[in-house]
Amino acid sequence: MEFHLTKLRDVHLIQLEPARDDRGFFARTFCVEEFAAHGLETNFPQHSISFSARKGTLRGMHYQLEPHSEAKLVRCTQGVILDVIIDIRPDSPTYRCWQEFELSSANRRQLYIPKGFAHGFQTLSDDVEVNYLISTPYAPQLARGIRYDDPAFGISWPQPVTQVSEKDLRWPDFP
Ligand SMILES: Cc1cn([C@H]2C[C@H](O)[C@@H](COP(=O)(O)OP(=O)(O)O[C@H]3O[C@@H](C)C(=O)[C@@H](O)[C@H]3O)O2)c(=O)[nH]c1=O
Repeated sequence: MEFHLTKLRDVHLIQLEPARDDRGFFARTFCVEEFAAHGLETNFPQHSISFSARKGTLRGMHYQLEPHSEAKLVRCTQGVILDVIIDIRPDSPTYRCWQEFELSSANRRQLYIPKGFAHGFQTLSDDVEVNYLISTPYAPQLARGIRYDDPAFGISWPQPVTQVSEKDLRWPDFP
């Protein structure tokens, strides 16, 4: 795997390194040794998947409070998404900054999101599957969110929003 730093501190965009042959290829998507060598989380007790039927679907921007904050490794295995993360670590030099990444089944990029980020995405195609490795068990009582259109951040989503959960419409303005 190739690990690329991003403009947000501690975030890595991970490119697969396929070993190709006549059949196709084989590639690692996660490796304890490689992740540890880059100082990344290696314990992911929860693996999850979401499926979104319609282009324009918006999920996010989600995070969990301590002691349940989560590191996530995100990969789009069907379709295309615009993935967006916001650094909400008050002591970070990139606090309140956000960045977007196109993840798709075609580019097979993975995004490593450390603890202390809000995460969301919009689907850019129909029938989208997103896979997660997550470092911390789900704790709904500690789940929080930032509204996708919170004026504090001004994220420009590329598509009209076709689907969004009631929960995600109700997140309060970020302080
Ligand atoms: C996130 C999550 C949800 N659920 C349940 C709660 C609810 O009944 C149903 C759907 O949950 P949500 O509406 O929160 O699903 P969704 O909006 O897809 O939530 C996801 O959004 C993206 C952006 C992330 O970063 C993920 O970590 C996760 O928060 O699944 C779990 O059982 N475990 C989980 O880890």
